[in-house]
Amino acid sequence: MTTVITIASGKGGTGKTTVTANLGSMLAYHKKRTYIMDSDMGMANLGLVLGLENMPITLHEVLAGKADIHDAIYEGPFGVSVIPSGLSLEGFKNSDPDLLRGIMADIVDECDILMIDAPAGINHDGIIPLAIADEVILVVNPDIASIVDGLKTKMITEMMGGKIRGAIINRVNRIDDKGTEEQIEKILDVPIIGMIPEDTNVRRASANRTPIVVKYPTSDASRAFRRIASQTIGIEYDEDEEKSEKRKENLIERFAKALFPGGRDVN
Ligand SMILES: Nc1ncnc2c1ncn2[C@@H]1O[C@H](COP(=O)(O)OP(=O)(O)OP(=O)(O)O)[C@@H](O)[C@H]1O
Repeated sequence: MTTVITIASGKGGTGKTTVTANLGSMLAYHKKRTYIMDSDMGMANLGLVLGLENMPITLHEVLAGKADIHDAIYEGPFGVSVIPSGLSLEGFKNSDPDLLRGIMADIVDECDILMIDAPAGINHDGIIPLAIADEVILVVNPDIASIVDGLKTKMITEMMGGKIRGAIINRVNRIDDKGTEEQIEKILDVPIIGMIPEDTNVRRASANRTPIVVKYPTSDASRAFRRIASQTIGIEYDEDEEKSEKRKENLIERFAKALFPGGRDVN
């Protein structure tokens, strides 16, 4: 059976796309048939961070009734299936978000998890992904505006009969900051699924059009994503695998330095 998970926030820029791309990739890594969909028709970013920003058919064309959803699915990291949204304003104007539920029905039997990257805000387009999900995960930052908007998103979801699975606190200074975790848990009154640290590698990975869990698998944020992915599908987080990834990464780095002494990443 498919679980539809919407990644939502209320406030913009909290890290929904980052969470969708990385958690979705990790679920695919663990052999879950995972689809990730960008339902932000106006400010699409998921395709951008995965190097799929110029695809000929996107959710725009599908929601304009001009293409089949299967033609808008592209392969991403670890075999995750990505449904990007388009970048053009014309495409945005022609999209009908009310068609989303019907479109989901066409793909829902093909995957174990369908993860929807929701738009910020609580207007009509933003509410639909909350209403059609089996579970909503809130992404908040440790600041009051983000937490208050997360709370509003929770209330709207519940008003529509939706269920909140919990919240991810993104961009924390320290992931062992129990005080912050407890405070936010108390205000939101939902379980805290995990905390992701502020990590400059998130931006560097995006600039390379690759999720951080692929580009820098042993970075602090990647480890947090891996932990959350394991927890989402109920498997134990494998510290040994992490150590072996670190060894692999060091080896690759040493090879790269030996072969291309002057080469460097996009920063
Ligand atoms: N843990 C992190 N550490 C450092 N930078 C981060 C982290 N998480 C996200 N970012 C950066 O914050 C910015 C916003 O992230 P993202 O696009 O994922 O947010 P969003 O909620 O999807 O935004 P929008 O509401 O505009 O769709 C991006 O530049 C991203 O690289």
